[in-house]
Amino acid sequence: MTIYRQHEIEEFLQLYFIMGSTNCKKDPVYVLKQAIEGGITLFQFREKGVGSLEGLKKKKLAEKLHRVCKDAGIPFIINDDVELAVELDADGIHIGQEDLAANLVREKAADMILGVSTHTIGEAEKAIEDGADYLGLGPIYPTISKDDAREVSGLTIIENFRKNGITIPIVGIGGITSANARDVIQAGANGISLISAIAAADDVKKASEDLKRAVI
Ligand SMILES: Cc1ncsc1CCOP(=O)(O)O
Ligand SMILES: C=C1C=NC(C)=NC1=N
Ligand SMILES: [Mg+2]
Repeated sequence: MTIYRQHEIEEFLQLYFIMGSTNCKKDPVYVLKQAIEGGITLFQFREKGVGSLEGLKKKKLAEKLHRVCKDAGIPFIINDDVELAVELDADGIHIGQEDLAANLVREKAADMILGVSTHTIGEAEKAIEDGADYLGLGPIYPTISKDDAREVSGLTIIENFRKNGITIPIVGIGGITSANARDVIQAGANGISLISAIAAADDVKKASEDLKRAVI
């Protein structure tokens, strides 16, 4: 990864909002627009879990949210679904250890932003070798938004990755709120990624503004 691209990715990761239709109290398009007004720097469409949309309904929502991001100049990332990301010409894709291997995704999506969830130094080194642009580390704190989340790791996972010389852009995830966001950055992450602190907020724009203030 060039140093220019690394800095660009670090900027994008500052306030990384993730959501799907099941995470929102209000209409997802409205929630995304409010979050963008509140200052998010990156968006991930993660349509997953009980009650999530599939097939054409999922694609239609993805297209609407992609349009909102395009109009606002915010990169649009799709979780898991490499085919959909390529079909919609998304700006990036995020995959976990159980998804298609990062090197195969990189072959299908040469110049996309590629994020990989990792939990060990070994997984991180493999992701970096495969061409990842950033790593998602967590869950840092207990989360209500992912029913098959690994055990809570706390901030030490970020600190350990940095101590072991992992210099790739890192975003923390899992139970992050405006109360603990600063700690995640001080532990060595370039940004925070989250679902419920924004998607489930009564005032989405204000929640996004509060989180943005906590990380810049
Ligand atoms: C996708 C994901 N990966 C680890 S925790 C998590 C969910 C984060 O959601 P929240 O920000 O609501 O805790
Ligand atoms: C599981 C995940 C971890 N990290 C990020 C950024 N997104 C995800 N979907
Ligand atoms: Mg996944």
